[in-house]
Amino acid sequence: MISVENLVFEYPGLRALDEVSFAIEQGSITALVGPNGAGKTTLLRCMAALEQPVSGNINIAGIDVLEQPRDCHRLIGYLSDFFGLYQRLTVRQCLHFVARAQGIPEHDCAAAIADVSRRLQIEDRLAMRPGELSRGLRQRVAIAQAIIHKPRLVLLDEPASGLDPEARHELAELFLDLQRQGMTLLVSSHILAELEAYCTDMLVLRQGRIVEQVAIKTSLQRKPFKLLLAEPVTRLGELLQRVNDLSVLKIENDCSALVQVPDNPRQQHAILKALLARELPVCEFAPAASHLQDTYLQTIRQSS
Ligand SMILES: Nc1ncnc2c1ncn2[C@@H]1O[C@H](COP(=O)(O)OP(=O)(O)OP(=O)(O)O)[C@@H](O)[C@H]1O
Repeated sequence: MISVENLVFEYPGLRALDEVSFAIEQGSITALVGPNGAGKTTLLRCMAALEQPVSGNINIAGIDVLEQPRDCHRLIGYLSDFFGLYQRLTVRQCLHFVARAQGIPEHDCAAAIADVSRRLQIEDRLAMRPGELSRGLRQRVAIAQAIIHKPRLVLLDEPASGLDPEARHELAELFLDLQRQGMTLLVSSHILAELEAYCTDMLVLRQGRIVEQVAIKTSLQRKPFKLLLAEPVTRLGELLQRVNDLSVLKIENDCSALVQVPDNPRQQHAILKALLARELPVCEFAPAASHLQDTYLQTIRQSS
């Protein structure tokens, strides 16, 4: 659905994106991660047709972003890291303004505002001004502005920064809801543990280059589990491959492996029984704390 090819972007004296290429599937939620200054914001701004790259191609659902930036704005919802809201307008007026700017006809605006404010749970705040809202609620209004025109692709730059744990959890639920409605999301963030709750893929950017693109969840019905043994077992990988419903993501050493199991307690119990029946000295079999964080740190270390 989205392809970026050989994208090069330069600030005066600095190449911020260097031959960046990747593809994103429709309906996925991709985490865009990388150290400070890696080029995440620059990449999102190029994809939102807000910056003009030196060279390269960006294609979103058949639209060439660099050739047809206006057409692409209709396809995209963009939340910038420093989202701005008009302080003098009420929330309803902010949403109305953006709806009209996105080409929603006047007679459809009220329904679009009602729909998006219900989804973002800000119906009771429509008469308030942004300055009267908490940071979490302002964030919701900004996201409502980004998706009011039902874009195919939503680009979010650090959407969870400054939110408390409960608001971040609600944000994760919202992203899954948007995905269920058919939207594709690209989310930049430093909060890896939370990205794991909803991301299907991860794109790692470092010094303006893509250093890794990995599938985090091949299926929402499967979960990464950590298996730890009390003693080393030779040919652990071979043994695990024979266990029904279990797939091996990574053998870390003779005592430990990262596996994938169905997201269903009964099936997980059956797998544990099967492991014990094979006399494996299991001392831990539990959801992996942060598969995404491990993968990210490994990638960044390997690429430095
Ligand atoms: N307006 C600008 N003028 C010059 N250089 C810039 C400008 N904006 C960003 N840069 C530089 O481009 C590089 C990429 O910046 P960018 O903001 O895209 O990174 P980032 O991955 O989003 O960083 P962070 O995680 O800190 O938000 C950095 O070296 C940054 O200093």
